[in-house]
Amino acid sequence: MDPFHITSKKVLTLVMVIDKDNQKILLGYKKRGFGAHLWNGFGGKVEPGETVRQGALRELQEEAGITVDDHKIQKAGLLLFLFENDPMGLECHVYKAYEYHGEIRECEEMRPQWFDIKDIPYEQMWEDDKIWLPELLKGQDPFYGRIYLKRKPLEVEGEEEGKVTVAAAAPSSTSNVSLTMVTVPFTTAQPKSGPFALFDHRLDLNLSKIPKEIAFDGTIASYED
Ligand SMILES: Nc1ncnc2c1[nH]c(=O)n2[C@H]1C[C@H](O)[C@@H](COP(=O)(O)OP(=O)(O)OP(=O)(O)O)O1
Repeated sequence: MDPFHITSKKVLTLVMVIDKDNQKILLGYKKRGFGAHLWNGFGGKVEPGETVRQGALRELQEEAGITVDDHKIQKAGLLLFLFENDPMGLECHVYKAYEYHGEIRECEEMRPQWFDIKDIPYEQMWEDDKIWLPELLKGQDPFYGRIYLKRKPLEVEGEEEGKVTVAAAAPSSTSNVSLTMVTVPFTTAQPKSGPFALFDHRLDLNLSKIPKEIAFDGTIASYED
């Protein structure tokens, strides 16, 4: 059985706000929940009754305090995140925006900050970001990526003589990761750099149409009109 086979998926959004004139990108430091302690674009789950685009605009407003005109937010691509031995995939719709309204502000979930495009903190981001984000920034969209992730079993949280206190990740990748604190011998410790490691990927660039939906077998099921 393929350990990356999925039978269901959740729909997510991710918005990258780019200041072309100053060659900067707005990222948010995730303070809690799934992907905590990583920098990322702004986004989240699409709620019942809203379109994916509406969900993207709402999450951007909630997490960074800013709005983008509907016709100024552009779909850049689609990413399918697949987790080993987890039948639920994450279908992530990636958008880019070059203009916005309002004042950027922090919220209880995200702390926004501008970064020079040449200094993007990839070492503190989801490992797959360094695969597709440079292509988005180079204008190689629309893209479709399949990202295969493996769980890192342990995260180092603290240290005491010969032992470390670690957080063991909960068994499902689809809910917010809950962490159980346990103390284990030092030798079993693993670096604290996020609960998942990149295992493999496939990225298709410069597609002639924008992918809209992914089938469970990983093929593009439909394209945007
Ligand atoms: N692997 C990877 N690379 C880059 N970006 C992401 C991933 N996995 C992800 O989930 N993401 C992105 C997609 C979304 O923008 C967020 C996750 O959304 P989440 O915070 O779980 O959704 P919310 O609806 O905001 O969550 P709660 O409000 O329920 O906490 O990360």
